[in-house]
Amino acid sequence: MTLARAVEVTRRYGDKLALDRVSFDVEAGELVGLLGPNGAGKSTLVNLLTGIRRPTSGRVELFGADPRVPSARRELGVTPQETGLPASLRVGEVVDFVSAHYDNPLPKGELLERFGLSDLVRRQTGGLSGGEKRRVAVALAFVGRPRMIFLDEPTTGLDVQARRMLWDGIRSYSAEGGTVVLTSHYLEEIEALARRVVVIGGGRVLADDTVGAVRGLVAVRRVSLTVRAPLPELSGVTGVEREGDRVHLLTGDADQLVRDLVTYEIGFHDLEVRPTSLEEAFLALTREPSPV
Ligand SMILES: Nc1ncnc2c1ncn2[C@@H]1O[C@H](COP(=O)(O)OP(=O)(O)OP(=O)(O)O)[C@@H](O)[C@H]1O
Repeated sequence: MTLARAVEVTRRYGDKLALDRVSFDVEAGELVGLLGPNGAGKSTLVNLLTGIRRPTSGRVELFGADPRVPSARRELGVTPQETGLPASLRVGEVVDFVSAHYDNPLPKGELLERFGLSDLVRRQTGGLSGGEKRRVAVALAFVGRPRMIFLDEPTTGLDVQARRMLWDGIRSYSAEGGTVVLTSHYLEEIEALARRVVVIGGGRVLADDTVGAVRGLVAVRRVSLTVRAPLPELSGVTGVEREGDRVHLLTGDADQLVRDLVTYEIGFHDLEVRPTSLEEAFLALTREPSPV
């Protein structure tokens, strides 16, 4: 069953094309990661699917209805990128306030426990650290037992321990059949949580598959070598980084690249070939080939 859908959606802000004919479906029970560099269009897609903004053209649906209609959002939980909490209220009071809007909210203790917030229940939100505020803001999206949750960069600014606590909360919601769409710059986050990753770049969907398949799709290897002389043009190289004499080359065919280095009699040493991180893979997907 499809819970959220974008069909050939385009969104412009003045002259800026933020989304360019994007189609995207989310099925019930899925945990989907939207991955992309700054300005890729992730938040815009989330904002369209959650009814905060309207597409310039194309169609969006939430639970089969127009997300701009308030009743369509009744079973939705959202944590946008920026959130504000009433500074003078205690964490427990904020949870009570949000809970009062729902027929069957999660019990306060259970919610706070799930997100590792039990110790903060009596603290005023104005006195919380940035990371603690963020955890409260994310937890609030779960109060009404939504069928579906959108989390826009949920763990930005959190330390490792706080991030793991949030992941646990998201995982347990997902394990109970909840549907999650999250955007992230943290590749480990997508890999740790999501079964499916949608790579967005320049307002377009560049890949929509499992994390493993997306990595396989680009199959980028990082070939590092120490070399003093400038390198000739090498075919198949999609990215180059230099740190003094150390050069890192990104390529889809490391075997051929190494053969070429030998053929050109390049005096290199300390050769190292390793798989790329997902980040390097998606940069290779979004980047124009650059000359060596
Ligand atoms: N209200 C707006 N007015 C003008 N341009 C906007 C507006 N909102 C977004 N944009 C532009 O649209 C493009 C997509 O932005 P969006 O926030 O969707 O990207 P993102 O992938 O979420 O980025 P980030 O990871 O930095 O949050 C960017 O170029 C951005 O500057």
